[in-house]
Amino acid sequence: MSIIRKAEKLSLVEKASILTEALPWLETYAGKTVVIKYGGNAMIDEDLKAAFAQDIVFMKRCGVHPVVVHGGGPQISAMLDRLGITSEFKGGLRVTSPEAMEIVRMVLVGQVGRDLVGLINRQSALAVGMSGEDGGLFTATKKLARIDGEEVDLGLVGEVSMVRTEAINGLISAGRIPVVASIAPDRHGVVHNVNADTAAAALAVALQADRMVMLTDVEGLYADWPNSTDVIKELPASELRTMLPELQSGMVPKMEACLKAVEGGLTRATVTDGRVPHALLLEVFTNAGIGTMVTQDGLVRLGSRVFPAAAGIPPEELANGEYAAEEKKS
Ligand SMILES: Nc1ncnc2c1ncn2[C@@H]1O[C@H](COP(=O)(O)OP(=O)(O)O)[C@@H](O)[C@H]1O
Ligand SMILES: CC(=O)N[C@@H](CCC(=O)OP(=O)(O)O)C(=O)O
Repeated sequence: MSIIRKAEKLSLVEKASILTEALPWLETYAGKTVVIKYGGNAMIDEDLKAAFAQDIVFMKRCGVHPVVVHGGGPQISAMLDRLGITSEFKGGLRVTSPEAMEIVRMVLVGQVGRDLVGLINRQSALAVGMSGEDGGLFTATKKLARIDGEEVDLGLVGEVSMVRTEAINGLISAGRIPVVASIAPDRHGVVHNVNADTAAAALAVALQADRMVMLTDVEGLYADWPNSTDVIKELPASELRTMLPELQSGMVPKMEACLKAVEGGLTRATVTDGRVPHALLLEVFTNAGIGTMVTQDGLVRLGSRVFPAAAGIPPEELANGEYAAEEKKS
């Protein structure tokens, strides 16, 4: 005879409540596209990467359409170092010579992208790797950085000026998981290095995705970095616009990308801690969204949910379940 002890009963209740909490989110995102930016800094160890791959397959199996855009900044830097090629960052972007561009392409497409596709396919053979060069997915135009009001030339650095969504939609229709590396040819075919946050936002807007989630190596946007680790939970677009000129290093392209995404129609874009195992599932399928959520102006957040402030529904009303009903109606 086996007996269920009190502590075990409690943990069973907890497990059941996790499942019931996930249900509305599973319903909300079924059939929707979610763009996930997986930063090179979040790819810390094999267990974390495997958990990420599991989350992506979990989402797919629940009927969500995940589209992964991956970075690989630290991996590129390591390879450039090994080859004795110097590189520096300006305004959070890598100054990219033609020589460095060859390495960027090799590492992002041939190494980081291949690893990720392999990891996902070990769980379920649904991932297909591609870059902005494949199927004409991205066209780039040269990007200049603005530093202290001055425009600075970064070499072969681009931003996405056109997206051919057919290349991705075809894969989604075929039940695949696109895994995208952020390099892109300009209209003359010259391949440019595109920051992966920038590429993810351009893709999310073009696909009219429901959400964009960025996994990185901090808990979110710190209000007073590097002096404190207080995370900004919610950031309406107008506040972010004011903050942008003050931001530093990797947060410059990341927060610019979040702003572009919500300006382009997404209701929210989130930056979250990819060092937490299964951060993606926590962010998408639980009420307790972690990290920093950038929202369109005029939206209010409740847990990881957002709703139109104009609806005038008091949050205390919403907390007792009214909001779930409202959200289903909309
Ligand atoms: N206000 C801030 N809040 C959090 N991190 C910041 C902030 N400003 C700069 N950073 C830096 O930005 C980094 C994240 O950007 P980045 O290195 O480009 O990550 P990823 O590889 O995930 O794109 C953090 O590790 C941190 O060093
Ligand atoms: C122009 C530019 O800076 N490109 C990035 C592309 C990779 C990237 O964005 O990787 P993370 O997301 O890991 O930072 C780079 O060369 O590092």
